[in-house]
Amino acid sequence: MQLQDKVAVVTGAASGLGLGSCRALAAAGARIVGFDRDADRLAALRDALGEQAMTAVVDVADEASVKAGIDQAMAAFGAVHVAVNCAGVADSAKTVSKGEPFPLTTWNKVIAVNLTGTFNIIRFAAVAMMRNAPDGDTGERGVIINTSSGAAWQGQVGQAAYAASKAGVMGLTLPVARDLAEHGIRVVSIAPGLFDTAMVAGLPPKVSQSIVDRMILYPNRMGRPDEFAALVRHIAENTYLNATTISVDAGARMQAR
Ligand SMILES: NC(=O)C1=CN([C@@H]2O[C@H](COP(=O)(O)OP(=O)(O)OC[C@H]3O[C@@H](n4cnc5c(N)ncnc54)[C@H](O)[C@@H]3O)[C@@H](O)[C@H]2O)C=CC1
Ligand SMILES: C[C@]12CCC(=O)C=C1CC[C@@H]1[C@@H]2C(=O)C[C@@]2(C)[C@H]1CC[C@]2(O)C(=O)C=O
Repeated sequence: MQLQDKVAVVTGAASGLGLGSCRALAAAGARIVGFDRDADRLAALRDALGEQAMTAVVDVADEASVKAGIDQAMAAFGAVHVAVNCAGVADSAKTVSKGEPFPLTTWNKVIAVNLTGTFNIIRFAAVAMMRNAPDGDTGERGVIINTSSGAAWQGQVGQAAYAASKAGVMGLTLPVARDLAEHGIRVVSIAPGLFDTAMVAGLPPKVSQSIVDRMILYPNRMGRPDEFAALVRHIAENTYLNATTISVDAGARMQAR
């Protein structure tokens, strides 16, 4: 899809990989609709991108909030061509800790934001995309890009909920792509390795440094949001990519424990 003047909805737009995606898609000429829970940081994004962007405070886990956000995007820009799911949380706990079972409140929150939130955006964005005229050359009406994680394959200690949510994102990619193919809508997920964002800044520096030193093949550093965003842009532009999950992780391979 040629991105010039197309409309891209990006969740988690106020920070990290979502913010990087907004910048890359805007640089390619797309109009940006940024969704996040964080109103202050959304305002900074809108100021940075100017009239090329609108933002809305949206909780991806909440059906009414997502519907209202997509309605606002349609009212402002008249269409949705690209949807990028980056909103996510990484609350962790061991399955049993100090004799107590994993708190279900934590489990439900992580699944609600990372998995149900992703599917909420997919289904409302797809309805909007179906209204687009098919591209004259390709028949394409839209593209949906989701964020899974290397944790879908190799979740770490404490990441049962996070890994399950990200495996869920990977798992829905093919059936949703099958559902939407007849409408000219592609669905691709990305499984990032360790990227330098607020989510990772929450880890003790010793832990993130040890992942970099021992488990990342080459280059021996965290990824940058612009490196994730370059892949988002490529997926949007390359009509032959569909129904798959692509890793961008510098060959990260985790040890057993
Ligand atoms: N940073 C990393 O190393 C990796 C990140 N990921 C995934 O990439 C995605 C983006 O993460 P980062 O940019 O690193 O994190 P981040 O913490 O910098 O950004 C996440 C954004 O999502 C927003 N958000 C959280 N819950 C929300 C909700 N219910 N509704 C709307 N917005 C919400 C936050 O306000 C924040 O702006 C997440 O899905 C994360 O799981 C996956 C693998 C590795
Ligand atoms: C970013 C993650 C998940 C959230 C968290 O609390 C801590 C993290 C730091 C280590 C990351 C986590 C993740 O999403 C999976 C990876 C990136 C992990 C380091 C390696 C990782 O397991 C991976 O890429 C595996 O292939």
